[in-house]
Amino acid sequence: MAAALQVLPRLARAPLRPLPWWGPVARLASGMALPEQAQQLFESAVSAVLPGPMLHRVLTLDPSGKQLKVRDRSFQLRRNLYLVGFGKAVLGMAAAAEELLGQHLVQGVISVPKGIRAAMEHAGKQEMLLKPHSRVQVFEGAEDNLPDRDALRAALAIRQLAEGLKADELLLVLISGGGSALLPAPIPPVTLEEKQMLTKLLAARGATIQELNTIRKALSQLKGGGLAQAAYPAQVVSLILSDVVGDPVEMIASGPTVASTHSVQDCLHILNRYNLRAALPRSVKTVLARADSDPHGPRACGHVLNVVIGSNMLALAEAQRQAEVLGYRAVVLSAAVQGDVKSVAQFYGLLARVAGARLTLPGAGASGEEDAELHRLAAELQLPDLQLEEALEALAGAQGPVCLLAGGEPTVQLQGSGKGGRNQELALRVGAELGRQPLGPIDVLFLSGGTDGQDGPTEAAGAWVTSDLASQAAAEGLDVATFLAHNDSHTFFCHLHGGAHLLFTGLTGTNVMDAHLLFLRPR
Ligand SMILES: Nc1ncnc2c1ncn2[C@@H]1O[C@H](COP(=O)(O)OP(=O)(O)OP(=O)(O)O)[C@@H](O)[C@H]1O
Ligand SMILES: O=C(O)[C@H](O)CO
Repeated sequence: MAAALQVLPRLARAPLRPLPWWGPVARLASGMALPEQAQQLFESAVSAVLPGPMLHRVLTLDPSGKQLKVRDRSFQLRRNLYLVGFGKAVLGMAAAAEELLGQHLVQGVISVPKGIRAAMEHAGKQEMLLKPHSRVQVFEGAEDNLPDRDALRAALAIRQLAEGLKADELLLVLISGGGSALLPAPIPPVTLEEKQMLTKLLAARGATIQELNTIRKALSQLKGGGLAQAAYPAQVVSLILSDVVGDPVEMIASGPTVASTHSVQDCLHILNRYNLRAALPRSVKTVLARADSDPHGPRACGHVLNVVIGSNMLALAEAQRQAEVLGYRAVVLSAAVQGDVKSVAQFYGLLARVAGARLTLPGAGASGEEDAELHRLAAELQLPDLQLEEALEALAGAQGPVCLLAGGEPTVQLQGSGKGGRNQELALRVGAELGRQPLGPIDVLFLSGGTDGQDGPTEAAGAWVTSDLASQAAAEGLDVATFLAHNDSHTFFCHLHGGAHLLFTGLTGTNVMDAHLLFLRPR
């Protein structure tokens, strides 16, 4: 795996030579095999949202080094800069920020996942680590993505730093996914244990991240604009790496620098929906009742600039660009793929069939029935930004290979006790779908990968499959249906061709959900 960990920086340094997308198949990236291309495009998606490049894109210092420009806003720097951060990707973000602005940085505190420094060191990712005499204090906590005592200590240190700031000071807030668990500061009398319990209950009953974070905001001193309020009257600039579909800043890490617009009624609806109203600790009821009579209303955030610096769409756009460089006609379908992994797999399976028919039989297209079924599945998934018509139109005009890109975060209803992750499970399910009927004279490959480099509790980032997955599996005595029934996709892929279909990047230091790549190459 050590070699694979080096791939991302190497790729970032060596851009590919442009080729026209209609170029002959034989010219595709000098004969690079399809699986290699798929992995390369996944890595290019990740490289676009690595902390260093992202921060450099959004932050500029004027030549005097005293004016910081963030998008179209300018801020005066004179050793008046403070930094706080919380989230799975924040260590690398803080390292990049200190590298860029260190001369003005007075003090910083970040809250990052337990073991992340050792993991990055082990991976040889020096650019993700703070320098030995950094002014940024690091707290590690929130094992298993649950708030704990260590994360609470970090949250209190962050609050203390924010509360000490004055009007002529600037607070840079670095936010990424996983930030909610890393910034727990329950409003008394709610205790950390009660918050842990409620978070676990809501998650186990299938609450969405929007629902979970609406409750978290109502019970927290720092979420839902609380951190911004603590930092007032200092100016606040939040740089946000989105791990939520649609990039809603009030939801990512529960929006500590965004005024919350949710009411107690919203919370009660959610708690009712999951039958938790009766089981609520008295402390939670007390805090919710108090919020209802809060005369100040939502926390004001006029002194804050919130900027989304990285997202799934940004990653997909880079992969699209690189796919075109490789000679593909590339279309981004959606950066908001959600829903049950089974429905998502059916959608991709049928899309491959419909797209394949259009590519190999121009003019004939897929059967009307398959087209209708594809649209029905798409409507069921309710993907708000889906570009299905555009993709199908592009296929109609394409004479060569096509790459369809999408991203988001499907959900897996765990039934078995096997080892896997949602990307490996999605790939395996798509492989099974592709094998249902012959696809015609076309090579099809589907890859699904988590941009953080870790899919569920496994070492792999994801996996890729081709349309002959079922026959490959059968030849090795592997029964796809049995592995799926046990949610055992990782074990399956470890066996298949000795793990050759697994995607390994190591921890990437970023996180913008998952990327799905569907390749169609007429033979
Ligand atoms: N055996 C399994 N098969 C399929 N999916 C699994 C399995 N075990 C866990 N998962 C899924 O993995 C997910 C948790 O893993 P992971 O840490 O990669 O995701 P996450 O918590 O959403 O974090 P992130 O957003 O940072 O990727 C859950 O969605 C869970 O359903
Ligand atoms: O931390 C969180 O709340 C989730 O990762 C969504 O941002």
